[in-house]
Amino acid sequence: MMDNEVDVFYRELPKVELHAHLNGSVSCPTIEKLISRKPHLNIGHGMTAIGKGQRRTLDECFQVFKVIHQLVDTEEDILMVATDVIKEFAADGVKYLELRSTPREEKHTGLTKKSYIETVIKAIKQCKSEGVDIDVRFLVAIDRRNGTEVAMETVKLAEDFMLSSDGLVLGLDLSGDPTVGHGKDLLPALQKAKNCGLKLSLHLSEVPSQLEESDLLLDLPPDRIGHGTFLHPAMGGSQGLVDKVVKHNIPLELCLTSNVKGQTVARYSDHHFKHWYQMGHPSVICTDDKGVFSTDLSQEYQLAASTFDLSHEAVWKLSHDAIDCIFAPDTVKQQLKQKWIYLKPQVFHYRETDSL
Ligand SMILES: CC(C)=CCNc1ncnc2c1ncn2[C@@H]1O[C@H](COP(=O)(O)O)[C@@H](O)[C@H]1O
Ligand SMILES: [Zn+2]
Repeated sequence: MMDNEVDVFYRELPKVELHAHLNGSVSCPTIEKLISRKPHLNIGHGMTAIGKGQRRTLDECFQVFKVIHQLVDTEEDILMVATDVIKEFAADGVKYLELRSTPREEKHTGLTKKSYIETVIKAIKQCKSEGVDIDVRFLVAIDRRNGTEVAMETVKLAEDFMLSSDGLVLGLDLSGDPTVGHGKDLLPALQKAKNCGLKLSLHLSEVPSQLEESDLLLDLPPDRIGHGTFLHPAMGGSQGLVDKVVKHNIPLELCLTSNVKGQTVARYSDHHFKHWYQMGHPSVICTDDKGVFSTDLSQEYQLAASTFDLSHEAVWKLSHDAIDCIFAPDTVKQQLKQKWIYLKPQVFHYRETDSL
């Protein structure tokens, strides 16, 4: 996607993607295939992606997911979408990917939440057997709008898969429209998940009105934070919230284009990346929804670099340090670090003569 706009350095940079919603990551070519499978839905491409320079309200963004969900509602669709998304991340230089998705039940196609997760796992295994150069793991998502009971049910499902998927299912994501529902209703489910060894990545303070909820959920504490846009005092948050994040050393997953296109951040230069990065706090650049926001991870790294004036060495360190924030075990971290060491001369185009 948009190859000619991104410098080769960012394409070749090995990358770790930790915040990618499956159905938000569907590319134009895949959407075309889905539309041709379901012409009766009368869905046009303009309804599934937000182009360059365009902005939408948060509400409008969540409408986009509804349209995509209409297009992706059978096992066959999910398998195709997941396989395409994984291969696209791999083609963009992503070496380790944690995909997240909300299991949906589709009564008329016979799809259950269990078979939804099984299908994503099948796609992951299929890509692996084809030799696609990427390590993919899965986080089961809880949509906050669905409340306590569904959250509990999802935790149980995630736990079963964590025990039976050979390390592919690592944890849970809490996402969905941040203006709907309250975290306090989900706390028991999240606590239970944590107790049984599931890792937690929670969307926190994506909108300004969630300070009390964030304060509550930070006490769990989560293993990673999605966005955390309004936690920092400079963004309208508080020092108390920052102190909790720092005390527990909770990495932030930061998605520049998503926040600007969704209008929770006015300009790239206002993005909270700058506050956390300056503090030396673990900050991981991610895409959120590469399809919906018409971006990819290389582009997001380049955007961070150009906005905040980061050198190639600083960008390298940013992508390298993301390895420490993955949910897979230490052995995987070590393998990835070896890969980064091996690839560095290629990415920086060192030659034998450079050292003479
Ligand atoms: C509106 C906007 C700016 C979006 C970016 N920020 C987001 N915040 C919260 N939940 C999200 C976001 N992007 C995607 N999701 C979640 O991911 C789902 C789509 O992927 P999936 O069906 O779970 O595979 C959405 O329905 C929503 O529940
Ligand atoms: Zn997200």
